[in-house]
Amino acid sequence: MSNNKYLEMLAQKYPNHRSVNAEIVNLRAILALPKGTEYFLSDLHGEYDAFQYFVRSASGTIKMKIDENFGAILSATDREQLAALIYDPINELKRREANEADFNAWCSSAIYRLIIICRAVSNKYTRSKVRRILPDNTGYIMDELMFADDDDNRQKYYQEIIDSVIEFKIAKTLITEIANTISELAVDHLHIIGDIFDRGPKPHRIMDFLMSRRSVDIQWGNHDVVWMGAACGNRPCIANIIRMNVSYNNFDMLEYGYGINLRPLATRAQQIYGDDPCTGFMPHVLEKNRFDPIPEELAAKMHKMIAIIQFKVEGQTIMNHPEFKLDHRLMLDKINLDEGTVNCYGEVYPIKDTNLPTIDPADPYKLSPEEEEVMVALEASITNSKKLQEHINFLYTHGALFTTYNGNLLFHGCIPFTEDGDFMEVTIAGKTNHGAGLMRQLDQELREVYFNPRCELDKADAANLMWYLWLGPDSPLFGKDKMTTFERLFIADKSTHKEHTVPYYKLIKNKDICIKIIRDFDLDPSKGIILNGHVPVKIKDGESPIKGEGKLIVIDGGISKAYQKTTGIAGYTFIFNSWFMALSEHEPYHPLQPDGTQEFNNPNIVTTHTLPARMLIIDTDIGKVLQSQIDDLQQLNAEFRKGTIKEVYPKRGKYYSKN
Ligand SMILES: O=P(O)(O)OC[C@H]1O[C@](O)(COP(=O)(O)O)[C@@H](O)[C@@H]1O
Ligand SMILES: [Mn+2]
Repeated sequence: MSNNKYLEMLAQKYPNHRSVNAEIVNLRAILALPKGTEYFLSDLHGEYDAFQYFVRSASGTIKMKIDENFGAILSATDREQLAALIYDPINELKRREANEADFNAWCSSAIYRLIIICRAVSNKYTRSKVRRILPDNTGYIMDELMFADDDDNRQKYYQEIIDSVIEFKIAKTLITEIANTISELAVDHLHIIGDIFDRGPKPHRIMDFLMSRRSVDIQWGNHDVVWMGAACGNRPCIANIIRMNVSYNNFDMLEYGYGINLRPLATRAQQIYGDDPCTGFMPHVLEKNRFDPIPEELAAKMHKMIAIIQFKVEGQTIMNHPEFKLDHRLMLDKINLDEGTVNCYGEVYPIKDTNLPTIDPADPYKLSPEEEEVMVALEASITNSKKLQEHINFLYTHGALFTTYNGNLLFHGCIPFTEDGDFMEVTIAGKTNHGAGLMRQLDQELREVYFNPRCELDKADAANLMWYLWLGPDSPLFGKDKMTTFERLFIADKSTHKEHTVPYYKLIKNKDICIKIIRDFDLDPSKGIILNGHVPVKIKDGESPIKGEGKLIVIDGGISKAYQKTTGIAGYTFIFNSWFMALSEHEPYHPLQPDGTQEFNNPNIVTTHTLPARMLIIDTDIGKVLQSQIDDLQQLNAEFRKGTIKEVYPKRGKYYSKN
């Protein structure tokens, strides 16, 4: 489009110099504000409750604001309780209602305190932005309370509003909504550096929450890409997500969260493995499902059935796609049932379980009719699940393989490197690439598979790319030599379970390697850093999340409960506000106890980078976009002055026509 055409279009929105000037004033005001707070989390693995707490507490930001505003006025306990109200308003309100002698008086003072915090976290934004964030019904009241001046009349007005709120019994709603708004305002932008799904019970709730936020980006993790492939109907991906979640007892999520029908799997598993205790397949987690409490013996049979299906459909894909170079992962043909052994990478081991009635030694990768029936049912359920497809669509529209944001580089796994510290040339999907080029190419291809398959029938097959990225040794999302699911299930010798990480994870200790990566993505290494997830930092073994002299930070600290024994903590979060970047180390999140008590631990916060001066919006990526909008508007004004584009004023409006 020629520049003038573009300016003519702009003139439809800003038809005269007055409207142009008004917008320039507005944009310049925004540019002068401090940059909003960015908040980074990774490896959520379905742990919705802990995630909620991390987001709501904003890595200690809320507690800091409370201390700043009430440090001299309220006791430490009162401040803790105010924090608890913001972190978990619904449960805290329940507790208060049961325990406060005068609940209305408590509400009245809680509203007052919350409004002060709400004002404190909103002062970085324009009023119009704050108004847009306020909720529909109670937003008006909040607006009045937040922006009421403190002179005598106003004070009365203020009290009047709170009294009416109590009288009309909307105090609990108002309190909940102010608390929600505080957490919305405390974090301007959320970055989720991958692995939303698998292991924990509620990834669907995390996705619903992310979809409700106004500003989010996601960097796909291996545990996301495998769901993206499953949503395309890819059999290996489907078998993997079902196996993992059956093995973690996540039946409520699968069946009621996503409406995936597990009846065929349950019925057939019972039929085939009826007398088999399937001891090697007991679910890792025995927490009760609320809606579908499947007995653990049945869950184990289902786990075994879907695991065998997985090894078969993966085997078929490996044989049909020699270009993946995954032949070494073909295991079923190495089983010797007569001898009860399996040959794994040249070594013969006893096989833990010899009851494998569906494996035909003459054609070990062929699904039995029952297995085929189960697979067909799962495919249909997954591709027709409206909720799942909505979530995956959001992963595409708000996600990417990597993101550059305000000078930093974010990706989940790794960048393939040789041992010597050179970018590794990787051939995937017929193209060879390295470093940033590889990441761009794969991102593009993942989008093609989902939005633009050559025909819908090709989609499931094209999504083999997602499956490769889930477990392939050259995948920048996986970063390990092999995924030893088969060995863990069938071989007792633990040495076969070991998955070796790629050279990247050693190399990033070196600052120059980190700088090389940052440069390859066209970022300035004197300012930007890399944020990574994926590999849990084993802090208890003395490992540090800060690599390359602060140029790279790994923020996988084990939000996933299953990994807290390995890491020794309960997760990291990272924050980038207008003054500094900081890493928070969290202790385990304690869920609400049956007696109504709940403990919130404040994280241990370490400032990793201090900015030379307060960072304003003008210094951010959005600032650059806004600045270019100002430039365009100024050009439009110049065209108005020259008369090349005619100014238009409303015929009978508040403006006088120039002529
Ligand atoms: O411990 P689980 O849940 O059985 O999963 C183990 C598998 O998960 C992986 O660690 C991948 O998951 P992460 O991306 O969370 O590391 C595989 O390497 C491994 O085979
Ligand atoms: Mn991962």
